[in-house]
Amino acid sequence: MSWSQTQRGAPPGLAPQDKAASYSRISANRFVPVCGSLQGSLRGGSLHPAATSHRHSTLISLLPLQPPRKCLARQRGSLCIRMCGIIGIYRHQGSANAELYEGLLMLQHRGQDSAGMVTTDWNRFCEHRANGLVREVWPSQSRMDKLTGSSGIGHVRYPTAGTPSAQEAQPFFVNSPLGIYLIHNGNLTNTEHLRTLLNGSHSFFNRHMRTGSDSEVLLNVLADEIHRAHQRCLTNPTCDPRNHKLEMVLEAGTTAMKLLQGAYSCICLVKGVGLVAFRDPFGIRPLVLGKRSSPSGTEYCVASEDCAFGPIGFQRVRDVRPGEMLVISESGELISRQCAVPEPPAPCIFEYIYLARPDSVLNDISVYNFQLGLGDRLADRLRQMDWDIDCVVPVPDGARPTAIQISSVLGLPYREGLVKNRYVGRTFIMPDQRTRELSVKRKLNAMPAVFSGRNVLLVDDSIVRGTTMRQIVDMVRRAGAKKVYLASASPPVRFPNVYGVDLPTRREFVACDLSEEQIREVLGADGLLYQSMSDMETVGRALNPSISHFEDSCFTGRYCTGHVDPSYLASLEASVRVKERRQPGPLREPTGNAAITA
Ligand SMILES: O=P(O)(O)OC[C@H]1O[C@H](OP(=O)(O)OP(=O)(O)O)[C@H](O)[C@@H]1O
Ligand SMILES: NC(=O)CC[C@H](N)C(=O)O
Ligand SMILES: [Mg+2]
Repeated sequence: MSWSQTQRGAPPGLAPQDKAASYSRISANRFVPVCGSLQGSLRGGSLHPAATSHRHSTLISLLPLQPPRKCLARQRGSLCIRMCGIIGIYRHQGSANAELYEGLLMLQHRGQDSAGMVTTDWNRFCEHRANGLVREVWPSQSRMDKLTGSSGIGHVRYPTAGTPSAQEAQPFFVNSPLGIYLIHNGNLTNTEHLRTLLNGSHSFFNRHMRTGSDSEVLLNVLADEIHRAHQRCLTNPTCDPRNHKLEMVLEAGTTAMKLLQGAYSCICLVKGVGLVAFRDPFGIRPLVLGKRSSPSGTEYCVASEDCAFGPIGFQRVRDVRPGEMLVISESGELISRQCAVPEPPAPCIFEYIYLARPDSVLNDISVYNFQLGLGDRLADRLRQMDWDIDCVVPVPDGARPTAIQISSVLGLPYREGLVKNRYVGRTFIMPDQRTRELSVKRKLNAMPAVFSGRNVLLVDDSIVRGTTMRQIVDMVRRAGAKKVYLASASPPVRFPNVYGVDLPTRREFVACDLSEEQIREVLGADGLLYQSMSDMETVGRALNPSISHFEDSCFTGRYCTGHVDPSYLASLEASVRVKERRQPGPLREPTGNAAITA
């Protein structure tokens, strides 16, 4: 495996005082950065009394959040939001639609921007995809009833490439050389190179792509490679292309994996072949196989996380192996082909810290046990600090298992001091800073009953931009805490993730170029303890000794797939600047914005 180090110097980070910048509303459409934490209440357009008296108090917009129209699904999130979730179901008979719907609900935490589904009886394919949550994309039984067929695939999206437009909601489709629908979790790092190949002499067809999505490029690479396998078959007198479709797809898996760079866990429906699932040679994003018995034979489910299996009656079999392609033929036979020599596996460590549900088992590691292990390691380090702690308080929801373990190992009371509004979703991936800050205030409320007069240890799973922690420290102090200590279950996030988690630019990270002491100061805490890299890796390796490396680039800047083109990193940086320049529009309920309706 080759490891590359990004340029540590560029792009330049912000000065400490800029990192503490929040936004003050000075007129309806104009915001200026100011130093200090945000204060104020969202209730009825009036300030919280405490806000005006606090030393850092700053007037903020008291109007409802005004997110960019395109990102509404992300703003309103009533559930967790993170990246993309995929699921495929093969049944011998009956309808797949209701089970796909249930499965997508279980994966909703991975993506909230759009959802899509295709079902088939292997003759006719029925499709629907639109912006919104799963329950908004299929608000009625009648819309679901149009998705007929016993097998199908479903996707929930959080974009990492292209735009959040409904046109880029998945599945994507090509009809040549075989009808293929594809869903993808991950992110390609050589999309532009592949696009050039597909538009140039490398491709038979000069394939035309309609969107900026890397997933559409991935699908076209696969289709192009199937076409090549078809051409090879035509020159072989013993090969009949009509009986050779399965082999062509497996061959295409092998050749496509040589071209694709980055992270990809994919599921496809291929006409004349069956349900196809494959995973990149490093196994960066998860993909799990499940099965169940039926009177007609074994039925299969493939999904991003096995938490999707329980409600629809599948049992976990195993992870799809890095570099493996699985085909469940139209008649229900399971075929496996190792398409790429697997690299040393490098599953994304952020799945265990933040992305996946704790009830999932990924790469034979229970996410919950991983988080308990992070708590064990932090507790060991906390013993060495001279902090006088009265109680341990998690930042809900992600940090609970870690905080519970710290409390139990150190024998300190565990208290739920931050009450979460369940109707506000995940904040760190929201598209602009003002929205994230207001969202934290809407989402969490500090209880004086827990904090008043106490020295508290606040535990969070990660500190990314510092938006959450900075505001929590502030609200906890206003709730009467004497000393506020912080523990992060993961090390400082310092580098962009290019494999499907939206951590796009260095300059946004609070830890970008600050020492831990400077970060503590920016966050306004009395003490700050980060998990160490070696402790975190130890936790993972103890739970699955066959994994010697995790994909941990956001902490180390080492990209497991090799050198990442600086121009690609620069393009990520530029895309974030564009996002931030967009003027917010009014907050409205989404309309669904369907792209294609069955
Ligand atoms: O430093 P920041 O940029 O604020 O990001 C870090 C925070 O974001 C995530 O929470 P989030 O609110 O997204 O989801 P959760 O409710 O599942 O913890 C994470 O759990 C941290 O709390
Ligand atoms: N988060 C993801 O896995 C995103 C998949 C794909 N890169 C997209 O942007 O649609
Ligand atoms: Mg959180």
